[in-house]
Amino acid sequence: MTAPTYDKLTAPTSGTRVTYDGGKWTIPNDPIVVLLKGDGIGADVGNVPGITTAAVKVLDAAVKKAYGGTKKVVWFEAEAGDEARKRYCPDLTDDALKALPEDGQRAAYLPDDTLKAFDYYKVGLKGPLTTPIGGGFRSINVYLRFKFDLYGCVRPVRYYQGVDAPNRNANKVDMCIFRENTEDVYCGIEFKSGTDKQKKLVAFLREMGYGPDVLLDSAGIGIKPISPERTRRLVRMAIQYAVDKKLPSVTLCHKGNIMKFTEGAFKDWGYELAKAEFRDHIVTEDEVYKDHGGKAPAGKIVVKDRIADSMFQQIQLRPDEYSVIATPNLNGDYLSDAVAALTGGIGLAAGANIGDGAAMFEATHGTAPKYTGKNRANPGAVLLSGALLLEFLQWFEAANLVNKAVEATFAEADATAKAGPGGKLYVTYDIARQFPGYGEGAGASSTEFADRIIHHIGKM
Ligand SMILES: NC(=O)C1=CN([C@@H]2O[C@H](COP(=O)(O)OP(=O)(O)OC[C@H]3O[C@@H](n4cnc5c(N)ncnc54)[C@H](OP(=O)(O)O)[C@@H]3O)[C@@H](O)[C@H]2O)C=CC1
Ligand SMILES: O=C(O)CCC(=O)C(=O)O
Ligand SMILES: [Mg+2]
Repeated sequence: MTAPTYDKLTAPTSGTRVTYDGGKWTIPNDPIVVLLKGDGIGADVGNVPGITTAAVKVLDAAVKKAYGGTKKVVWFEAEAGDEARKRYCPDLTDDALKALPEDGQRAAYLPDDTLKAFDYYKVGLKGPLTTPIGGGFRSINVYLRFKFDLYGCVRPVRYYQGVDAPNRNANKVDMCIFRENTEDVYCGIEFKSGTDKQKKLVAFLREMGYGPDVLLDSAGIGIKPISPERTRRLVRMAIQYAVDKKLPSVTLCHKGNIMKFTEGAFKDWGYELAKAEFRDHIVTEDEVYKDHGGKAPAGKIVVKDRIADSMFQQIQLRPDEYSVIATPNLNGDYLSDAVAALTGGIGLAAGANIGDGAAMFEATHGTAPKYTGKNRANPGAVLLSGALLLEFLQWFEAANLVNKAVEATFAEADATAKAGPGGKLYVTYDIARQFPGYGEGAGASSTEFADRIIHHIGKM
């Protein structure tokens, strides 16, 4: 693949491209990683750094400490979101934007330069990006996942000792959600009420036997495709993760009692794949009861399924019974915020979008617009997504430093809070407000929190 030419970007003059060939990644000591800082809390505003800048500073410190300069991430900053529109379409008015076809609107926020850079360099770290609600262009976060076939949305959630999370089972949470990223209602096949296409579709559905008792003429309609191929590759990724990490279970989470041929089929295809490709590693929950007296044989991964509504209560009441969860797109979106909340909030919820040949690391949360430019939001989720990036690069020493230093920062805050009110907490508002006797106001800024993590890295 030849290096792209850009309209406005300049590729780094140092660093080496990460490559993927024959199913294998080759990672140089100076990988070029595309950096999209994001909108809202992700963006730098004037000289106030956003959470992405704060997170990158910690990642660089961890890599430097771990490898003393022999390894280094070379960040290639490209634009997406508001920054892209400012740089690539500075004169585009809101009215002119609305008049553009959807793809033109998307291009204003996600320019070809950025797509080319990611297509070439294959690995990225991304802050959150805004999506208009109820109209306008399709989510560019979702667009990136579809465009580069980043089919596995991998969202690990664990408890950090010292965080005074409101859920008293928080310390039992250690789950990794594998959310299918390229199907379901996120395909964007939607028909607005009253449009010609919607009317045609209603007429077609009438022919198919669906009367006004189930479908009104006026109904907006969304389509939910779920295929065996895309289900299988996601479930394969989830089970392989459980095998590699020697985890006890994989749960297929679905709403198959209601959506039988989409979510129900997801469950069936998931079990089929588990039995066909991982027979030596897995036992199904049914088999545990039928053949093994209710106790899983040692070393086997139990593959089970739960209906989505039940799953939401199970993660709260019996979190230690769930380890890896594989689920269609919409369930995974809801579930990842809910599981994150159990351990103290979405400010720490890391994630990655992984395909066969490209990977984009990004937090679970969004742009939290009310905190834009305030240096208040928690950079932890972007930072921990960056730690997943370091693990992906096989730089485990650096990833460990980040995780250990985050733990040390929370342990320190816990000790300070236990010593009584009025102490200095080096954690952001969202974590500070959970400590009894402390409130949001006691929280440190995003940059103070990041600097404290760097301080702990320095001591390790
Ligand atoms: N991958 C992506 O880029 C994503 C983008 N989005 C987009 O983001 C925009 C805003 O979405 P919204 O629904 O408000 O959800 P957000 O996740 O942006 O924010 C919801 C709330 O979560 C808390 N929160 C989020 N991030 C942090 C953080 N880093 N530190 C501390 N607290 C945090 C805040 O809670 P509190 O109010 O309690 O302080 C915030 O008000 C939308 O346009 C949405 O489409 C949403 C999700 C993912
Ligand atoms: O793209 C968006 O705006 C929202 C995406 C989202 O909520 C997620 O990926 O979890
Ligand atoms: Mg979400």
